[in-house]
Amino acid sequence: MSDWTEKYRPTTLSEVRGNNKARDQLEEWARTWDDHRESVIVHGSPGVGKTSAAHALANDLGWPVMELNASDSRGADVIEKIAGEAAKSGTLTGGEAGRRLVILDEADNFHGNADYGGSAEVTRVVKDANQPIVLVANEFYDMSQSLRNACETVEFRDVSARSIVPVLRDICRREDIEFEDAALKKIAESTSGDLRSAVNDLQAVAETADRLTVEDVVTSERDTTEGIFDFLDALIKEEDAEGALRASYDVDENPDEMLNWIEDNVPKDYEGEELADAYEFLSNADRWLGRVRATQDYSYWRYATDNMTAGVAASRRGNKGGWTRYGPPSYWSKLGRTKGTRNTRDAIAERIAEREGTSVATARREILPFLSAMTHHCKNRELTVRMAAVYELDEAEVSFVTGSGKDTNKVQSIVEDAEDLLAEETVEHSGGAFFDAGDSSTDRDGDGTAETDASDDSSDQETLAAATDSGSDTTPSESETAADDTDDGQAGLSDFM
Ligand SMILES: Nc1ncnc2c1ncn2[C@@H]1O[C@H](COP(=O)(O)OP(=O)(O)OP(=O)(O)O)[C@@H](O)[C@H]1O
Repeated sequence: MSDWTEKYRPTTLSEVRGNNKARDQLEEWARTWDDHRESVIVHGSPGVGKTSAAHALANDLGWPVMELNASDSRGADVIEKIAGEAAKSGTLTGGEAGRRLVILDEADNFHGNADYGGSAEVTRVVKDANQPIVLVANEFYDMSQSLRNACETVEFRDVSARSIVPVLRDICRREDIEFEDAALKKIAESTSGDLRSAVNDLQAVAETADRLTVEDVVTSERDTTEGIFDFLDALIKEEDAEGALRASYDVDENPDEMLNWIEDNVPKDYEGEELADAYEFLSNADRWLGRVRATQDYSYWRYATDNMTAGVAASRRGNKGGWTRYGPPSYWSKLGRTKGTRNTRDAIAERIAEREGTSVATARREILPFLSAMTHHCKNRELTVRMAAVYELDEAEVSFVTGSGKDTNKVQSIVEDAEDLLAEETVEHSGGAFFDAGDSSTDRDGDGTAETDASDDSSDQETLAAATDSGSDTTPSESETAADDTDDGQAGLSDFM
């Protein structure tokens, strides 16, 4: 089954939903480009249609597209070539001939790529461009001020549930899927303005049901407790440090999950320095959680909780009013944040698919989220090492799956151990797939290696199914209750390996 977000990507601007004003502004910018010759920054949250709009625009105007992104190693000279070239071929003197649309994705990320010679270089190229350039970004303020000043700006807002529902309905009709309107509404409301997630969720639910009902959607949702939303309101908007800590006592989530919720939702209301401060506390909390995992000393949980509640509340500046659409930390928002990470995700999915003998789509939609939950923040080191070995993941990829920083010692040492493991060929002998049956055991003696036994290749498919099935009810919130965090992690593992 193909990826619906690709299959139903808008091909013309009129199909870009929920951001009419931004869409019209973008079109106007393009049609008048000869008069102003400015580049445009299109910014907004992931999955709201920025990149699609740029492509649809080019399609409507019949302009060929040249697309580059910040993780591209080709560098600024490539943009220069494309955008500068036309001057020589006569475009400067007028005429539409040779006109193309340059799309620079992840424009808020160029400073991280030395190949582009830093953002000053990008700004220079953008200013002198002889072709229209669309810079796509999630974080407007992550771009340098000179770059921002040099461009026009178009803001894409989160897509309202009201605009998401018709998109989902249209897909259902074209896929010949029966549905309850309420089910579509439920999906639309739970994806917090992100249309890509909504389409992904729709496809995920549609694969398990013939007729989409509200119940299908509800049961497929991760068990989100109502309480967490009240807590987020209290933490982010209402309570002082002490009140926020007290409010957390009513939340039925373990600290790891709670941290994810807070991390994903705080940026919806905090900005600038208060956000930076809040992140500082969250990263302290993360360190304490790491210490709990390393030492099994649960008394450290208190410090983690203090940081993520009292610390975050104390970082707040001024009053926060209004209503905010808080959402669960979904796999998809974690795994598909930018095009760069999507490419990483797909590269990993391909290797998993090859190893496990499944389709890439299954690997991406089912296995990868499962692995991600099981190895979140490298919480089970042995499993993470083994996964890195079997799929030959590099630092960036381990970081992607686990959510731990790529430059951390933790991730680097995991990749090193994985390489050692591969060198010993223990993994090769295990039959090649990660989801082997048999009595492989994980490392319990703490020497960093996972001892695996050879097992029967022919069982791969079966155990994979079993593993992914179990995966759906092994969300961190269910399997990691306070008392059995590590034990459960270890015992649960051997069930899957
Ligand atoms: N406004 C929209 N109208 C119709 N479909 C949309 C819209 N926004 C997103 N989609 C769907 O989501 C997919 C992803 O959208 P797109 O890549 O354009 O988002 P984006 O805002 O550029 O996100 P990112 O910044 O993560 O790249 C599209 O292929 C399409 O299926």
